[in-house]
Amino acid sequence: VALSANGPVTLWGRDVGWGRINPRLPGVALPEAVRTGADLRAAAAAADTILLALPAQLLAGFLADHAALLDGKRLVSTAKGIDLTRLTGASALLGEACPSAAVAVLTGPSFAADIARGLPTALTLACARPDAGLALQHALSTPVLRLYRTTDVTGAELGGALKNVIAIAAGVVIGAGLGDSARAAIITRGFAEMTRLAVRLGARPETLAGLSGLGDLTLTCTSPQSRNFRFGRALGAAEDFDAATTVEGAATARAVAALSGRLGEDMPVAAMVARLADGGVSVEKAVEKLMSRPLKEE
Ligand SMILES: NC(=O)C1=CN([C@@H]2O[C@H](COP(=O)(O)OP(=O)(O)OC[C@H]3O[C@@H](n4cnc5c(N)ncnc54)[C@H](OP(=O)(O)O)[C@@H]3O)[C@@H](O)[C@H]2O)C=CC1
Ligand SMILES: O=C(CO)COP(=O)(O)O
Repeated sequence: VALSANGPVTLWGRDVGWGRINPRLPGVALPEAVRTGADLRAAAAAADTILLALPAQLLAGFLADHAALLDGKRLVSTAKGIDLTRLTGASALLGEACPSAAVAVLTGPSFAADIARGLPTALTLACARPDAGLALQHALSTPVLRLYRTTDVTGAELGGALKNVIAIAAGVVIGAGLGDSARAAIITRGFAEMTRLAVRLGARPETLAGLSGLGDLTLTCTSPQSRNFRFGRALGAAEDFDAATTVEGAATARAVAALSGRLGEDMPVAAMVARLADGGVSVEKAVEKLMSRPLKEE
């Protein structure tokens, strides 16, 4: 919807039978410039830039079926997660499946519903190739969608993935009635964890302090629009949660636990989110464990 401000857009999905208004985005009609119902092969062949809006755990499966149609294009992933099987982000999956493509990541604080309504939004466009990054920044910015550019793909995609884990923790805090002060503590210590792991994996710390890290962390930990926050809030309140809802932070917490073990990096909040999401620890026990860790310098 947003990109159609710049020209025609083809929207492909397994099911676009809903017509011009997607029930998941009520009140937003697709503009004339958005064409749906296209054949993926023909649409991909005609495009030079393709955005892939798939959850992190489903991207590899999609690429297994369709990578040949995408190679050689400018590919932009919106996924915010770490693939649990390979312990990598979307850019590595894309780079491996489509070696001739220019791979980029579009990430930052942005609920789909806000963007579709035309509300002002700022995001990070990360691409290791400066020429392709610059071209994409200009092609994908609109008067209300402002993209900042970076070559730090690792930092941008880890910021987007890891903030979902911390958002679950923030939701647990609120759901369990532990208060706003405890949430601020979880956000801050969670941000320290995010930065530590990302830098260890090659990210630049300033990327984590930008829109794709701190920016999205702030949004996701404070808004009930976030599915990760709502999932955590349900966990904290011992309420049911719709299992069909995409909650990237749950699988990513498990991936972080595996990565932190491999790297010998302490990630206490993420480790606790992984155990909470799997039902391996009660909220009371999780809080007690986090609060009783050895006292240390900030
Ligand atoms: N929603 C948001 O506000 C934002 C989401 N993101 C990130 O973008 C990614 C996608 O999120 P979102 O769109 O909300 O996720 P949803 O779960 O809402 O939608 C996922 C979409 O992927 C499609 N899909 C899954 N597997 C395949 C496949 N093999 N072939 C074709 N289509 C497939 C699904 O199709 P079907 O309906 O047919 O199952 C569905 O349309 C996530 O990583 C998320 O964190 C980033 C910023 C904002
Ligand atoms: O990434 C998002 C906002 O930037 C969307 O967050 P949720 O997946 O938690 O809804």
